[in-house]
Amino acid sequence: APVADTGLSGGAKAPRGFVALSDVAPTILQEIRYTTPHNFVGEPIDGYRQPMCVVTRPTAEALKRAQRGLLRKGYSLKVYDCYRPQRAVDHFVRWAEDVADERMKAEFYPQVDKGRLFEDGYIAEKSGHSRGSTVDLTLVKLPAKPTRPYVPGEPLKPCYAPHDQRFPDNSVDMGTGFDCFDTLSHTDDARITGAQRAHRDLLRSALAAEGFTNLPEEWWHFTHKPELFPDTYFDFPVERRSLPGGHHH
Ligand SMILES: C[C@@H](N)C(=O)N[C@H](C)C(=O)O
Ligand SMILES: [Zn+2]
Repeated sequence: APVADTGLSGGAKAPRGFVALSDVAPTILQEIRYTTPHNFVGEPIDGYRQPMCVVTRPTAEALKRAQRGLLRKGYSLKVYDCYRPQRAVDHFVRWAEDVADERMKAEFYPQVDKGRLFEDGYIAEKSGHSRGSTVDLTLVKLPAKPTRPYVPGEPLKPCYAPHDQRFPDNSVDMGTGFDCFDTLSHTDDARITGAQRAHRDLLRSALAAEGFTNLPEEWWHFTHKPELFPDTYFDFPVERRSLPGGHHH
């Protein structure tokens, strides 16, 4: 049942109810982008101390059920972001205020003014991710191909370029890359047809069957309903020791 709590929780530890996704659904692939410089800011984001997916237990269990059905079809889920501390969102806001910093524009928002990213719905100042039941994810066709790391300073390709010309990702072709802030990422954009449309619809239907709703601006962003913590914006860091029982000696 939802927990009656409001506002920002400044606690350094997660309450009971948060888990490591890998403990519940170990076959779900993880590529946690905000731990790395390969994201729209271009540097690791505050509060991401370990590359791991932390979510509420009902969300993890629902992802596990979706994964079971997808594996039978030859696909795996891959998460890019899960629980997001408020300090990470604050980092996004500070970055947005520095209009001169466009180091990642050529990949992540070539056609959108960075001053419009919040009003256009691509980034939120209070994000559902901080409530622990929202995830950013894609599909990978199995067997998963290896990936290579992004090298800071490497030439950037637009995230809506043809799949084989974008930054290499072992995901299926969704028409754009993750965190591609562009109307082409709108889930129902009419320019998305054929295999790209089939992939978006497969991801959305597999997750909808387990209680997830999609954000219309972003094919990769889903919230599990009902939310365990519908009103609380957490700020504990993403690391194993934040979790209940996660501080082993
Ligand atoms: C920043 C992007 N990955 C995202 O999650 N956007 C939504 C709107 C959010 O910030 O909650
Ligand atoms: Zn998201």
